[in-house]
Amino acid sequence: MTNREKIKLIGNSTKFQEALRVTDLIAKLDVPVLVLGETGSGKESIARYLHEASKRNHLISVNCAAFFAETSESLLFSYANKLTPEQNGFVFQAHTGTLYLQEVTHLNLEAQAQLLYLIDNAQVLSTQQFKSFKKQKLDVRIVASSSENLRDLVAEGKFNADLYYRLCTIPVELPKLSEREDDVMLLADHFFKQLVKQHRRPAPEFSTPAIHKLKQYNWPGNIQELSNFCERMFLLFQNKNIEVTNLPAEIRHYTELSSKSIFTLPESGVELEVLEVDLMQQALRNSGGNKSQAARLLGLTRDTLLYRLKKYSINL
Ligand SMILES: Nc1ncnc2c1ncn2[C@@H]1O[C@H](COP(=O)(O)OP(=O)(O)OP(=O)(O)O)[C@@H](O)[C@H]1O
Repeated sequence: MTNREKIKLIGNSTKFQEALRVTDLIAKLDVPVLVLGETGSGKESIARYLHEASKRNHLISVNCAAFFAETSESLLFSYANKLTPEQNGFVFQAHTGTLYLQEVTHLNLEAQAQLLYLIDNAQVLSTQQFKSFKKQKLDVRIVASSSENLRDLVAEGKFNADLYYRLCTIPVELPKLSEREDDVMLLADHFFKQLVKQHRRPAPEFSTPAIHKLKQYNWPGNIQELSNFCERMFLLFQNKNIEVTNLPAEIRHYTELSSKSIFTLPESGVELEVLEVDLMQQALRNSGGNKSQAARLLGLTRDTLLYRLKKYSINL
């Protein structure tokens, strides 16, 4: 894949900005990169961003799940070769290509070992500008991605430990969209703007309760799911208001409490009354004894707090 269109990465949330900061730091270095994140969280977009920031000419994106055991080694090298064009046996550009390996854990162990070899050779090349020998002609920067926990796979013997350490010198860890609540509407707005451009029609608008639902939803498919959702809403509700009733059932019926607990119940359980007393005492302490303020901290009215303090004989 050769891609010349500039990529725009949207997001202000702290975790995403941190991932972007790391990406910017390593973009111009010629080190291999490992991008970690759930499905649809933007791993390939980061690979494209890294590629654009480099001096390399071509980007090839390969899904490792499509590699078959017997062909994976040769395929890996044929992709690397494609990125390193030669003229009369000479590599004519010192920095030529980026090879993006999507879901690198899907490579079998032999191909993983070959990838390690390829990375080491690419490193040698990047420090020596003109290479005339065929066996040294690979000049490729590897960007690999994974949505799995590589450390666990290494422990289980399913992923080459040397390759793991080689790849994850500086990993880029992308947050889930559910950890980027404030970015949901920024991204939705971005997708609507793209759709307006593409279809030359006005975008719909979300009502405030609908926005609340979108922010609450856990987006298991991350940004890809949000992008698909925006396209669906755009096509169905052009120039209209989108209310909660118009949202797909999985978003409409999602309740935050079902998946994200405010408080994790210890295995040994709790005594609810002891917990309640403790929380009331903390609220009173934090508000310097001010009962109205303490009640606000607990989401209660002052009268309800006074009633409960009396019930538990807590000295006022
Ligand atoms: N920060 C971002 N700003 C705007 N669009 C984004 C951003 N991140 C990802 N996208 C868009 O979201 C979609 C999914 O992103 P991408 O393909 O990069 O995710 P991925 O993690 O590589 O997915 P997969 O796990 O399926 O390989 C794409 O359409 C991409 O353009």
